[in-house]
Amino acid sequence: MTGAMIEFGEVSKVYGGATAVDRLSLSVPRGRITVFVGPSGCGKTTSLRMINRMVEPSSGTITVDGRDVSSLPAATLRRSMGYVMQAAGLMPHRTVLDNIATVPRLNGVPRGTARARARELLDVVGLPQTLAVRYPSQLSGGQQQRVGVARALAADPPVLLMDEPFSAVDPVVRHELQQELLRLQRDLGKTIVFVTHDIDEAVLLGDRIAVFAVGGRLAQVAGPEELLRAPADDFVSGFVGRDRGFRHLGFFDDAGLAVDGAASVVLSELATARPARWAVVVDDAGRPAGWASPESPGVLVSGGSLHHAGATLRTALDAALSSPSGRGVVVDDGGRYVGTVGASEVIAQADRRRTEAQRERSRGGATPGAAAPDGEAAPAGPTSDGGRRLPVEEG
Ligand SMILES: Nc1ncnc2c1ncn2[C@@H]1O[C@H](COP(=O)(O)OP(=O)(O)OP(=O)(O)O)[C@@H](O)[C@H]1O
Repeated sequence: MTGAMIEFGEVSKVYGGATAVDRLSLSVPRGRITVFVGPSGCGKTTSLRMINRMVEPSSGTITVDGRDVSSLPAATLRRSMGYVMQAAGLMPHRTVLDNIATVPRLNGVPRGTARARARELLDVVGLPQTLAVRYPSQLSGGQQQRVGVARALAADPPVLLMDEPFSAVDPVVRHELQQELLRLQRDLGKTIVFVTHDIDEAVLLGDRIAVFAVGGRLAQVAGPEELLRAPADDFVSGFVGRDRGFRHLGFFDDAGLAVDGAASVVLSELATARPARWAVVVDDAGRPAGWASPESPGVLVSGGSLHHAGATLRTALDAALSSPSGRGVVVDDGGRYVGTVGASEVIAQADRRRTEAQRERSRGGATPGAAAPDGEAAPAGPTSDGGRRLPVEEG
């Protein structure tokens, strides 16, 4: 079944005269990730919590799968949806396994069955079985968040509500958790509503992004590509940030980008090499190790970021701009040196792709060769609302 899973119809929430959410009308599509993003205090969490009636609306209607939530018992409704919050919210005196089994147990599932399912879920969220008997305080922040996600999945709910679930972990773990969520979404096809104040996270994860403004006003709903390309107003354009043009490059793959096969120097021969111009230094396996400069022979100069062939123009431009030679290093799937690209070629290619995309849009088609953000190749163009294509490989 397709279409909307959750519908907000003119929903408002007023706290003692102050409007937290202002006449919100919004469709949350089934089986996709919808992100609520915006600055602090603009009503994202309140809107999320009204879906499972942790907060009651002051006016308006919310339906889930066609049913008005106000007609359902709040406790039943809450158990029928997964909920993940910032600090994982695990029960400290229960083991990991018992935390994960909580909702199935409340739903009357026998302990043995609930625990067996909990063990399976450890695998689903990428945690080793050895953690099953630990208590939450014996886990890292990232592990706790994974347990939180496993717990939310335990009753196999069609809807997952996630309130800033990854904001308390460091950037590396956060990146891992984000990629895991995209993988889970591909495998399980849940309807996910995800709250964040981080526009980069919203663009990475969201098929649809709802931007909230101060006063609980919905400023724009769009796919990530459209949001970066065409913010609806000054508030949205300020919120998505100054470098949105650069980030928008993350929606074009590198098809057609000119890569030259500039000469390379083998690391073991660097000491005696006398390159006439900047040359990429490669190790015995053909992987880039840095650069050799004509001005300082024998010295290995550290390189910039690498561009993986097939990734987006954003990573190609970053590779060129971060390189000491001004040329970005391109590598294949195995990390082996392929060639180099210059910033001006990337920009020229971006211009061509943008023009093509504009032409397609004016014909009512999809963006040709569009890519998922941040280096993930995409099998197809975006949906008509600019929604994210499902990545086929993780960046
Ligand atoms: N229980 C409450 N009583 C009174 N006011 C509340 C209550 N809960 C939220 N608010 C107010 O409603 C507004 C929206 O809050 P909400 O938590 O939904 O915002 P948010 O966008 O999720 O913010 P943050 O990103 O900081 O979590 C804020 O001004 C907040 O102070």
